[in-house]
Amino acid sequence: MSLFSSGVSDTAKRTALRAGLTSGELQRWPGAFSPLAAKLIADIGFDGVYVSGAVLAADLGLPDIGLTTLSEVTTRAGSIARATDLPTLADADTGFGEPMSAARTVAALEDAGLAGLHLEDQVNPKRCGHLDGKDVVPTEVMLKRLRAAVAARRDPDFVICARTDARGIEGFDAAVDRAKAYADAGADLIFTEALTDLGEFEKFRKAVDVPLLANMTEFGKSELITAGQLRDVGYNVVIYPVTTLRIAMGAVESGLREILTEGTQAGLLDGMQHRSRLYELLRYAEYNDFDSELFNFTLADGA
Ligand SMILES: C[C@](O)(C(=O)O)[C@H](CC(=O)O)C(=O)O
Ligand SMILES: [Mg+2]
Repeated sequence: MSLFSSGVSDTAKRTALRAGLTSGELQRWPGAFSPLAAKLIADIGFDGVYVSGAVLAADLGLPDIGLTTLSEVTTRAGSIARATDLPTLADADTGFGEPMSAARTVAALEDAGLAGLHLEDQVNPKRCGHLDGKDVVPTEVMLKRLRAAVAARRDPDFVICARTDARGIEGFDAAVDRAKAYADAGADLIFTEALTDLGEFEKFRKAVDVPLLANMTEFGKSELITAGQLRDVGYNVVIYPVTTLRIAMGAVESGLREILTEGTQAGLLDGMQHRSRLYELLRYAEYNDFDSELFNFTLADGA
C-alpha cells in the first residue's frame, strides 16, 4: 500500500538513480515546487525529481541567497521525495555551513528519503549561479566540504553531486580542473553550472569521464539546449529547476489579473487542472479501500 508515502524504498530509488547515470540515456529531472507537482512529474513520465533551492526559497517569499535553513530544506525536500516513486535530488546549496554542517546535511537528507543532493563551491552567502557577482571558495575548501559529505554518507548508493560555479568566475578550464578534483574526492556526479552554449557542454563532456548534469534554467547564462542535443553530446542528466514554478506563477498571475478585471474566473476553466485530474493524481478513489464513505460521489459534468 503506497497511498500515504512512496511505495519504493529509499535504497531502491538511489539504485534507480545510479542505474540512470550509467544507462547512457539522458535522465530528465524537472523541479517540483510541491509534492503534488512531483506526482505530476512522475505521471507524465520523467526519470527523476529535482528540488530547487531557488524554488524552495521563492516559495517562502525569499530570494535565493542562502537564507533557507537545513531544517526547512529537509522538511520540504522530504515531503516531495515521499510523494513520488521517482528518485529525488535536492539542492543543498553550500551545505549550510562549514564542512561538518555539509556532513550533517547528508545525514539529514538521507533520513528524509532523498536519493541524492548537490553541494556547490560558492562562498556564503551564495547566490543564483546565473547572476553576476557570485564567488567561489578555493578548491581546497570545496574538497573539505565534499570529503566531509562523502564520509557522512551511510547508504553507499546515496548520490553526492558536486556543483562548480567556476565557469563564470575563473573560466572554463578552471571549472574542468575543479570537476576533476571533485570527482577524485568522491563526487558521483558533476553539476556544470552556467556553461554558455552547446559547444561548452560538448567540450566539458570530452574533458572529464564522470557523469555530468546540465542546468536548463530559463533567463540565465546558458542557452536553452534540447534534451536530444544534450543526449547527443553525452550528458547524463538535465534539470529544469525553476520551470514548473515559472509556468505556474505565469498562469496564476494572468489568471488573477483576469479575475480582477472580469469579475469571474469563468474564462479560465479550460486552462485549469480539472478537479477530476487532481483527484486522479491524488488517487482519491483508492482511499476507499480504507473507508468506502470517502469516494461515494460523482463529479458533475464540467464541475
Ligand atoms: C539550480 C539552482 O541552483 C536552483 O536553486 O534551482 C538555480 C536556478 C536558478 O536560479 O535559475 C541556479 O542555477 O543557481
Ligand atoms: Mg540553487
